[in-house]
Amino acid sequence: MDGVKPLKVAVLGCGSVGSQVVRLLREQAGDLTARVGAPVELVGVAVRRLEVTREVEVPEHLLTTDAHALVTREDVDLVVEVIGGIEPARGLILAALESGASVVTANKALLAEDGPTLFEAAAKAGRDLYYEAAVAGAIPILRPLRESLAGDRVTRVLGIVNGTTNFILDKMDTTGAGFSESLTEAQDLGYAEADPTADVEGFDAAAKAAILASLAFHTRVTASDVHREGITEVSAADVASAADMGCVVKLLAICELREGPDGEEAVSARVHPAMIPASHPLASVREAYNAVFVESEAAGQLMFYGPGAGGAPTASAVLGDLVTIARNRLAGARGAGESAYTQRPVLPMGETRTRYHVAAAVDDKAGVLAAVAQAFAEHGVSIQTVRQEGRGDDATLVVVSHEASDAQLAATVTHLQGMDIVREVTSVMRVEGGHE
Ligand SMILES: NC(=O)c1ccc[n+]([C@@H]2O[C@H](COP(=O)([O-])OP(=O)(O)OC[C@H]3O[C@@H](n4cnc5c(N)ncnc54)[C@H](O)[C@@H]3O)[C@@H](O)[C@H]2O)c1
Ligand SMILES: N[C@@H](CCO)C(=O)O
Ligand code: NA
Repeated sequence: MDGVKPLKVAVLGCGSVGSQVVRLLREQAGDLTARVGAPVELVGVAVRRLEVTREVEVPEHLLTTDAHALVTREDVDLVVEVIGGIEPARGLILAALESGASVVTANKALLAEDGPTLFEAAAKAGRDLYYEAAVAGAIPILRPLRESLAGDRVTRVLGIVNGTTNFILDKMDTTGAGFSESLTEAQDLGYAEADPTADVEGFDAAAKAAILASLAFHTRVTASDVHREGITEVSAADVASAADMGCVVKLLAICELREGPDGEEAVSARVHPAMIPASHPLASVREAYNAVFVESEAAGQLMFYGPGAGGAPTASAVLGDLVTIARNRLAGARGAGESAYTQRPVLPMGETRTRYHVAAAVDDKAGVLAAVAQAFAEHGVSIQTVRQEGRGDDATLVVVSHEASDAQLAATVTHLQGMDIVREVTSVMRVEGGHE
């Protein structure tokens, strides 16, 4: 590639992902050059501290603690942001774009909180901003939504987009263990972090849901628009109850096109545990794997599956973006920018239509079933199936509803909890991925 001007790359952050990006950039320099059509040259790596042991060897002259000076260097064409968090990542990305560099980031938290600011800055600068690694790590899902499905109409995205929680729920399902025990195992094996809040409370999945919904429905959805419930309240009884129904419990990121209260097209974006039939493709996603199930008008059902985290898998997605941007740059072109032309409203959770599975320990006597059915009817909720398990003091009624608004279903559960014949509501969970 003699005489072709090299594309100069700066990497910000040299942790789990950054160190693998640096390794791949150096080990695959020859192939990258051939694929891009110009040498891709690593010219700097911004780190917090110079004197630490790193996962990969980085030539000393490339290291700097001054990330701002690095991204605003006149010769830097591409900046990879893998520091994470809101600041200084946002300021550095904005400075990079302003000074003419294109950007690859894996930062779902920042994109979900303030994506539009970044997209507008990229558009203003006429530069690319790619972020495939931000959702489901190595799995190609954002580019398929942004490019491959750009001619179709996506109606629903159901994702298992958090590996830690999927590992925990899978353990609960296969061993019968409770949440805490399974979390400890996930921590011992290095899946869950010492502070597992972002994963188990659903913050990580909610950020990814916001990014998925924005791309799928050509609108702006931020993390604060996403209804979020984590898995800390999921009990061994819920998981057993799901198994009895031929279902498994998964933490799902759900993005749907729905009719709003005034008949307008709206978006529902939510993260919560849900029962899905064992026959659903997402049910077979085990351990810490991720998968995203997409439904669209013309293509029908698609599933994207693979490793959603880890340094090297995430770096694979970063490098894919980097090659795409480098090719664009060489061609003097820009990839597709933000597509948010629909400006659809986001439905509040109460107005979202869902289905519930409710198990309640009840008195085993005449009229109980009718009274429970009446409670559902009073809130306008139609019942799909009802069955009794056990007898006498062990009698449990298991009801699965048809779709109703989440508010109607929640009110039904509160009503049941106040009934004398209901000793205890033992399990309440939404049901997804099946047919009405
Ligand atoms: N690890 C994964 O599996 C994974 C998967 C998908 C996306 N991501 C995203 O990738 C990003 C990086 O994640 P990670 O797991 O590599 O995190 P990490 O904590 O391992 O690495 C971040 C690095 O940035 C460094 N850093 C912090 N402030 C800095 C500054 N001002 N200048 C230079 N360096 C600074 C830290 O010292 C650390 O080494 C995050 O946005 C994360 O959400 C990670
Ligand atoms: N903590 C995330 C990693 C990548 O986002 C997970 O468990 O999937
Ligand atoms: Na991805």
